[in-house]
Amino acid sequence: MLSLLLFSVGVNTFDYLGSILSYVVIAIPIFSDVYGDLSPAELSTLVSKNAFVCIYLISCFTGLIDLSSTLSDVAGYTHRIGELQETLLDMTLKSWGGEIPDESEWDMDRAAEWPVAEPTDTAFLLKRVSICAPSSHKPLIKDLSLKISEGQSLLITGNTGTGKTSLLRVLGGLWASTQGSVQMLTDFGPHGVLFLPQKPFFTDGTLREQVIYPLKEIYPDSGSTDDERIVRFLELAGLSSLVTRTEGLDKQVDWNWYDVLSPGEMQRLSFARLFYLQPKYAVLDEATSALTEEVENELYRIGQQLGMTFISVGHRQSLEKFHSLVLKLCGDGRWELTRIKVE
Ligand SMILES: Nc1ncnc2c1ncn2[C@@H]1O[C@H](COP(=O)(O)OP(=O)(O)OP(=O)(O)O)[C@@H](O)[C@H]1O
Repeated sequence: MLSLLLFSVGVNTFDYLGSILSYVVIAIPIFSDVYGDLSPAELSTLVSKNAFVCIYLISCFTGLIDLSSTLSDVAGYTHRIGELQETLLDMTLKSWGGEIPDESEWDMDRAAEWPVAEPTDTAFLLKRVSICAPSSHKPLIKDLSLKISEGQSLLITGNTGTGKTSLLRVLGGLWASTQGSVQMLTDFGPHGVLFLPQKPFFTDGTLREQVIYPLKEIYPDSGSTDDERIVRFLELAGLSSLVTRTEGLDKQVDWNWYDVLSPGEMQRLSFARLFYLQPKYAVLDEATSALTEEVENELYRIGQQLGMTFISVGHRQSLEKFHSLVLKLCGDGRWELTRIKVE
């Protein structure tokens, strides 16, 4: 920390006071009478040229220093991507029982058809699961057994920090449980399980690419046949104006989606994506937190009509009508599971 502070002070001092150096450098030979034979006009030209060269060098040097910080950012990102690749390879190895088959043995037809798991009416099976946050012994959930099946939507509630998001991370395989077994019996992606976080993910690119993400590779052509569906789902999510704003689905926009959309619009856009992909199970981590109760109800109602089973984290009681079970996390590992009565 101290070295970073000293480095930053050094760079800034050099940036702002560096130009004075040029005068100090030229003052030495002038006062040592090295340029005694020059007229005052020639001397001032020399001083000015020297100042120009010095300032130019300082500017180049500052550019280099600035580049070095960009370079360290790139190195950081590269390192993280490398780690992600290693983890993915590790997971693939585990799922193939320690050995990846030769490329010639890949079943490409099967890979193109999502999902690959055997159809089942259960998405998650939890047996006596206990969860702690990483590098902490504080229990978030103790001894939870649960089956999440089609048509049996689950609402997870509880105070801040009781472990609602942590449970979703365990369901998604991002975190391991400390005890018990967690089985995911269906695939990620369309027709399987889709996770919608509180802060949605957007890519650079057109409006179509935001809606069809992550299927860009499967539907690479613009102007494809499902334009009507995309526009319809954007309308249902309350985003018809966005199509006008982007001048169509395929106009390359030069903005960052996170900068131009409000948090509510981002959540609506991720619901348009959810409607388009129509997974069997939608895992929603406070995915409507920036929206009003009415809008939340409407989006859930459409999701329900599209046949989705929800696993939601939410706080509003009005959400209960879209779920069959409520799992309330009470802190210190305690929980209550109740079935919602249909009126
Ligand atoms: N990556 C992490 N490393 C260590 N501890 C974490 C990490 N993520 C969360 N925690 C801790 O785990 C506990 C549960 O966090 P979690 O995000 O699951 O709570 P939550 O119930 O979803 O809260 P909120 O309602 O605020 O979203 C918190 O005490 C949090 O500080």
